[in-house]
Amino acid sequence: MKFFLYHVVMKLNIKNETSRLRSVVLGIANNNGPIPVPEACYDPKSRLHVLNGTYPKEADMIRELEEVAKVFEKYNVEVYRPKIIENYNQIFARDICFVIEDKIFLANILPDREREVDAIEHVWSQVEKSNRIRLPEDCHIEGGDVMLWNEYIFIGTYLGSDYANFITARTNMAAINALKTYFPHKKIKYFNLRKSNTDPYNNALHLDCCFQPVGKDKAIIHKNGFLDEEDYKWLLDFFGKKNVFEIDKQEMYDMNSNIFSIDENTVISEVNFIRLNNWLEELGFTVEKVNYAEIAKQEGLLRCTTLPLIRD
Ligand SMILES: NC(=O)NCCC[C@H](N)C(=O)O
Repeated sequence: MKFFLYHVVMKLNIKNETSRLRSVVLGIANNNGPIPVPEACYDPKSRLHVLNGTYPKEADMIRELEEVAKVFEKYNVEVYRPKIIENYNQIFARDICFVIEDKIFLANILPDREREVDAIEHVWSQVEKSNRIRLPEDCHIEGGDVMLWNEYIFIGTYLGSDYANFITARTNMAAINALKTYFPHKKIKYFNLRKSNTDPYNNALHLDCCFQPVGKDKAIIHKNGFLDEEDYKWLLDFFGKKNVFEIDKQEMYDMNSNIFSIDENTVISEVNFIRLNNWLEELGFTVEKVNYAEIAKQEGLLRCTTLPLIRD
């Protein structure tokens, strides 16, 4: 008798931010490690909370992530979690890999976060080898900077010659140029983002910290996140001013642009985003509200903690 071992192949599919979600990786806060010293923080908001003595507690962040897991369960979304690495921050699954169409890119992430990529090997190893891609080492790129919008790929970057001085600059031109070669049929539009290592009110850590499309044709935008006014104007023009919800500095800091879409009519949002949630509900969206204010202290929110693998 012969036995055949069938290798299960995962067929990835992501073309935009809002088509019905079927499969996702959700970050994990268990064994997240001790409170870092300020110098070990790699974003200014975490640093601020360390300095103020308000750094989030592991148990609170676990509870918040479980609220999101429950929403996914309600919508029958398949959820993967990273394997736990002891004393390591694995909350922000978004940045460690990203999917474009049927390909998964293993991000060349900040060295402080490198081990996070191996912790989801059980996910990316299910993808056919030819669709698993690692760009050359000099191509810095993180998933929070990559946003798909049908024929467009929007990418956040920092173009300054002082790029190397910013631990908050995570995606460079080398990566953008490399991506172009994989997707010649797509229009790649990149945005020069404002960076600060020390002031979270003036830092767009990733593109999803100052912008995100929702629904079919709407978008959330924070003007000051863009270093070049032309980029902000381009987005206003692209979505149409009446379709754009503009957020102020405090709302950007609270991470209002970092909600997450389950489909074109349903989003997961933070319970305290009153103005945004009202706007969405008035437009007819279903808003699934969760507590995420503790996670937000590390300069990431719902989009940052999720890595979509399959949408319709
Ligand atoms: N897409 C995102 O904006 N991710 C948030 C990452 C936060 C984390 N503290 C970092 O600095 O990498």
